[in-house]
Amino acid sequence: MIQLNHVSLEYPVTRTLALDDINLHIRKGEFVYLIGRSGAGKSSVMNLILKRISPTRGQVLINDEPLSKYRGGKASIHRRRIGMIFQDNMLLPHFTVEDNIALALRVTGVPQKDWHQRITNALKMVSMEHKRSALPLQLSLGEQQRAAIARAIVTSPPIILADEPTGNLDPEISVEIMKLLQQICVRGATVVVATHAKELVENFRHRTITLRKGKIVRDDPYGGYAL
Ligand SMILES: Nc1ncnc2c1ncn2[C@@H]1O[C@H](COP(=O)(O)OP(=O)(O)OP(=O)(O)O)[C@@H](O)[C@H]1O
Repeated sequence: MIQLNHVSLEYPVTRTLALDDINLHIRKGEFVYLIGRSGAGKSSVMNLILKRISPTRGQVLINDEPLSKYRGGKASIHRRRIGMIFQDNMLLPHFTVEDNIALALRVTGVPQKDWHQRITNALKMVSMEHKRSALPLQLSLGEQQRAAIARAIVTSPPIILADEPTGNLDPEISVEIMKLLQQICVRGATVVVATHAKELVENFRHRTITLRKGKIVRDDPYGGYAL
C-alpha cells in the first residue's frame, strides 16, 4: 500500500541529506513503528507519504500510484486518504470537539447530513461522546489526544500516520492511545507510528523499522526497540 523506492531526500536550503536511498514496503492493514534517534528521518518519511515534501530522488507510491502525479491542488485529494495524528494534537482552541472533527468532514467533502452520525461513531470509538461540546482546553491531554484521534478517523481514511502520538502523555494514557491505534488497525487501516516510546514499542509488538542517519538499519517483523 505504501512504497518508497530508492528514496533520497535532501532539504534544499541546508542541503541536509535527511533520507538516503530508502526502500520500504508497508502492506495494507499493517501496523508499523518507525523508530530512530532525533534527526534520523522519521518525520521526513511521514511528510513524504503525506506529500508535504517530494523526494529528491526515487519514488513514493500509494496503492501502486506514484505520488508525483498528484501535483498542486491534487495533493489535497491524496491527503484525504490519510488521517494524521501529531504529538501536539493541533485541535483548534476556539472550536468544540465536535466542530474540530466536523472540519475534517468538511474538507473531505462528506455531506453535512451525515456529519452528526459520523462524529458520534468516531467519538464512541475513543470513548469521548460525553465531551462532544467541550473546548480543547477543557480536556485533559489524554482526552485531547483521543479527540484528535476521532478527528483523524472520522473520514475512515485507509492510512493513519501518527507522529509521536504519545509524546506529551503519561505512561497509562499512552497505553490507552496505543490500544486505540491498534483497534483502528484491526478495523482495517494501515497504521504507521513514529515514536521514541521504548516501552510501548517493547510491550505492543509490531513490525519495527529503525532509521539511523537517513538509512533503514533494521526492519524487524517481530518488533522490539533497538536503535
Ligand atoms: N525543513 C527542514 N529543513 C532542513 N532540514 C531539515 C528540515 N526538517 C528536517 N531537517 C533535517 O533532516 C534530518 C531528519 O529530520 P527528521 O525531522 O525527519 O528526523 P526525526 O527522526 O523525525 O527527528 P525527531 O525524532 O527529532 O522528530 C535532520 O537532520 C533534520 O535536521
